[in-house]
Amino acid sequence: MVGGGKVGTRKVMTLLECGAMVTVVSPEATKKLIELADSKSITLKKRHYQTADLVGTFLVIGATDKEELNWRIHVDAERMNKLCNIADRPEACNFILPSVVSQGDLILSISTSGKSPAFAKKLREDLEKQFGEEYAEFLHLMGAIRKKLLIQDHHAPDDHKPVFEKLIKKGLLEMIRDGKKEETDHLLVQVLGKGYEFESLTKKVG
Ligand SMILES: C[C@@]1(CC(=O)O)C2=NC(=C\c3[nH]c(c(CCC(=O)O)c3CC(=O)O)Cc3[nH]c(c(CC(=O)O)c3CCC(=O)O)/C=C3\N/C(=C\2)[C@@H](CCC(=O)O)[C@]3(C)CC(=O)O)/[C@H]1CCC(=O)O
Ligand SMILES: NC(=O)c1ccc[n+]([C@@H]2O[C@H](COP(=O)([O-])OP(=O)(O)OC[C@H]3O[C@@H](n4cnc5c(N)ncnc54)[C@H](O)[C@@H]3O)[C@@H](O)[C@H]2O)c1
Repeated sequence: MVGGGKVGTRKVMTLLECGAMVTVVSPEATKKLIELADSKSITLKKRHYQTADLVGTFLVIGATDKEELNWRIHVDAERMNKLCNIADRPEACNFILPSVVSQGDLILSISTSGKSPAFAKKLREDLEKQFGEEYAEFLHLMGAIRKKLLIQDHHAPDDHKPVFEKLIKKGLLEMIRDGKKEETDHLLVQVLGKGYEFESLTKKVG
């Protein structure tokens, strides 16, 4: 990350959420970035950018307030075959960042293809209200069922497709959302058989 201002900080937080090892090069940095450096969550080099900073990196983001410098970072990154995002110049990016909603293993990405980042943010906020915790719980359960069918019961993919469709169609998600434990177990056992109760399935994958 080149540039440790407001935008650089937001993008560093996204990188950390994705499990990246982050180095920030910037003469000035926000309080948040200094805290992250103090706790060794990132490496902070408090100096001006040099082309050699790109050596050994997988992905580069330029978010400085100097237009010429951002362009130079783009040129350097292209020359070195790096993935590169420049915050204020979509034409200098070889990828752009989406706005992301995540609820457990459910990930929804929103992009307006550069037409309106502000609207991507608004859609994220709307979708965050719509996709509550029940989606995380539901996917945890569906994953456990899938694993048990595939590994333990050696089900062929063609066989379990209608099973999953039935669970979805009969409202498993809504039952979880409404906390209807008995109805949930009844449906699971009816469609899948004994041994597929909610508690036992979710405990095993713990
Ligand atoms: C999704 C998100 C991800 C992230 O960056 O983390 C993201 N921008 C976010 C917010 C945001 N960005 C801006 C505002 C102020 C309002 C406005 O201008 O609309 C707000 C809203 C706010 O801050 O409230 C300003 C802005 N952004 C770009 C330009 C330049 C230009 O368009 O020319 C300018 C003008 C700069 C200037 O004024 O000079 C360009 C890009 N921004 C993108 C992504 C890519 C397109 C994604 C898409 O279209 O969907 C792209 C092309 C490249 C890239 O950066 O990857 C994140 C939402 C996170 C969230 O909250 O969920
Ligand atoms: N894509 C987006 O979402 C978005 C949103 C708002 C603004 N922007 C654009 O992003 C850029 C950064 O915005 P900001 O609000 O974070 O600015 P800012 O002024 O808060 O931060 C700029 C940072 O760049 C650093 N910098 C300056 N010279 C440098 C050098 N030679 N080497 C390394 N770092 C250097 C500064 O130390 C500072 O930390 C601006 O060009 C702005 O137009 C993009």
